[in-house]
Amino acid sequence: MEPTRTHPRQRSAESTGTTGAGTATTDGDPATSAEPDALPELAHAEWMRHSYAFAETSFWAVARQLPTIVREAAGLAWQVSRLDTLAAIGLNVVAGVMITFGLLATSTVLRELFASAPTPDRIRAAAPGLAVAALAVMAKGGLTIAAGWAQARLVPQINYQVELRLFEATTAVELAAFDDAGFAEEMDRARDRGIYEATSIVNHTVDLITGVVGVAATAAAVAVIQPLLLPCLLIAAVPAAITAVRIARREYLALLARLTRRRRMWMLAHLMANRHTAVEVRTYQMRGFLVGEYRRVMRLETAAQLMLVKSQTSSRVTGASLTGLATFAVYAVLGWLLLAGVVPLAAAATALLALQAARTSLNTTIYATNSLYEDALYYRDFLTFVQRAEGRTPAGGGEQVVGFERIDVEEVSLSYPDTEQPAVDKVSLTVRRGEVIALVGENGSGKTTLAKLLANLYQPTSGTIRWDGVDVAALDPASVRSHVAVLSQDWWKFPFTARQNIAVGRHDRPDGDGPTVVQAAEAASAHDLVTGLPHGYDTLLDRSFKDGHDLSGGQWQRLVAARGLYRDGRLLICDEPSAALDARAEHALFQQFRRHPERAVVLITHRLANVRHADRIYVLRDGRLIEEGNHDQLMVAGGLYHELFELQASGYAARD
Ligand SMILES: Nc1ncnc2c1ncn2[C@@H]1O[C@H](COP(=O)(O)OP(=O)(O)OP(=O)(O)O)[C@@H](O)[C@H]1O
Repeated sequence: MEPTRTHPRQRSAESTGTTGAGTATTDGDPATSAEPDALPELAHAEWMRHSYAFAETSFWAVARQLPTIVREAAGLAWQVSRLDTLAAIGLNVVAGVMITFGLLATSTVLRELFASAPTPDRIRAAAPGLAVAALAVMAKGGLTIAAGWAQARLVPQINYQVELRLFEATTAVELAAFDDAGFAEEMDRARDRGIYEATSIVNHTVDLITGVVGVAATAAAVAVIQPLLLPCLLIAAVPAAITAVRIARREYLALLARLTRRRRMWMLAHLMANRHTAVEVRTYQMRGFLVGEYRRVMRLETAAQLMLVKSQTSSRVTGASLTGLATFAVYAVLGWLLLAGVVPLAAAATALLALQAARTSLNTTIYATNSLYEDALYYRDFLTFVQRAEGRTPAGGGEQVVGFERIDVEEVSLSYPDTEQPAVDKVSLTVRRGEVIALVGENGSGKTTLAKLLANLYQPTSGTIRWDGVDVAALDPASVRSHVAVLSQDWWKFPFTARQNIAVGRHDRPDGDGPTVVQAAEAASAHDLVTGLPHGYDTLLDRSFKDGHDLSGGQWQRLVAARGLYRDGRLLICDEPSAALDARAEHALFQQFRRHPERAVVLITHRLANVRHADRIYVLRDGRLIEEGNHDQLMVAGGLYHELFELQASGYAARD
């Protein structure tokens, strides 16, 4: 019987829903060509690119790559645990030796049993061999279990190392890398598949070694018993092996061809059983539409699966017939050898046992070879990504920063990748300690981008930013950032407790050095709302966990403001910090952004009443600085600021 497996890629693809469409076709899946309305994003097969490459590579081309791949996998396992690697491989090799011993002992037993002596004498003569054979079977069983233990021990240790390396790299990489679509996609692939492939490559290597050792062990036993029987081993095993490869590839190609549909089903399933979509599904009464879509795709998928089952069965029939023919041929050869008196009966009987064992080992070897090649392609992608990410960690200079008197932005520009128009275009401005400055402008004018440059999250494409006269490029990036607090407009609901949500603003700050969590929450008008939660500051703010809670948009924004204030940075950048706040909370928050001798505040807001008292207001348009001055000066100037301010103020003016 050929082993049947669900390909691990199938599980991975379904669980992440990030697979691409298949261009590969298979006779097992006629429905594929009629794939309905595949969404364009699903047609992007990049995520599965190695699977298609693998499907087109011959088995022998794959086998030639094996030594290199095995070396890589062994190297990975070795780094993680030498003892477990040695045990997983070594114990399997010794188990193989036990197979040889067992077969040789069986041969002796049979020879004694088939001898022409009285039965009690024959049994007495066979007893030592019987004991050795039994011991060999026991030893092999024990060794295989111990090897399996070592192999299983390797998996979590590899996961630990590999995941840690990936996330250490992704959290340190410069922000600009995330604007590069290629980088983001590689990161998804490394996270979704690379981690899985790292353990898979090691597991399959151990399987391969086990299979090869099994084949070699049986071949060795047969060679000792009667070298002429070795060709029988080949005749019996090779047709079965070829069928195994064919079936594995057909199954695999069929799976690839169905991936678009499976991904679409996964997306629909996600929309129908998800807390975040539940409101819209109900308000728009989307149930009928979603279930209908799911039914339509599911019908095609079921039809394709039924076709696949049929084609698999016919492949199995062919395989079983070939194997039957091969077995018949082996019996014929054995019979001929027996009749010719070349091989004694005992040796022939042992050879049959050896053939059975060799077939199983050969199947293991072939499946491991198939899987290893593809594992290696994805694992190398993972390594390439991690190296690339490690190479994009901001290096900067080594000079430490203790604070600043002034920050000078000199002719600074920044262009995002693949965009012609710079988001910030030759901007010069100054921020002094103790000042409040404001960045004003219409949507897309470059305010956030300029704020990110000030926060040292992006490096300018041209121009220079100086902290007290020193180019930031010469300063230690971590040291610069330790002085900056950003209340970003793109904040994230961290699934932590209320306290942790505030304290992550500076998670490693010693007690007594800056405001406490409660003080920061009070300053951001968040204290009362937090104490009103079921567990106060220890309430988990994520509904997907037991006892978890959620907040309203404005309540979350208060918490985010508390996080920024808790950070207590010398440069406080507030990018639309009050968009979701009610009037009272907004007023209270802007009281916190008043002048303070120890810090500089950069305010970005469309509610211009909040920037009236800023020391300087910089007005941006299309990335360029077009106006500069305090409120009174800009109102007199009658430019864009004046226009925007008047427009807003008119909304509050009394109507006749
Ligand atoms: N990550 C990015 N990749 C490519 N382009 C971007 C990126 N972020 C912003 N942009 C573009 O840069 C320009 C400036 O965007 P920015 O977010 O700085 O504007 P903004 O003034 O803060 O706008 P808003 O008032 O809407 O917040 C816009 O044209 C925007 O489309």
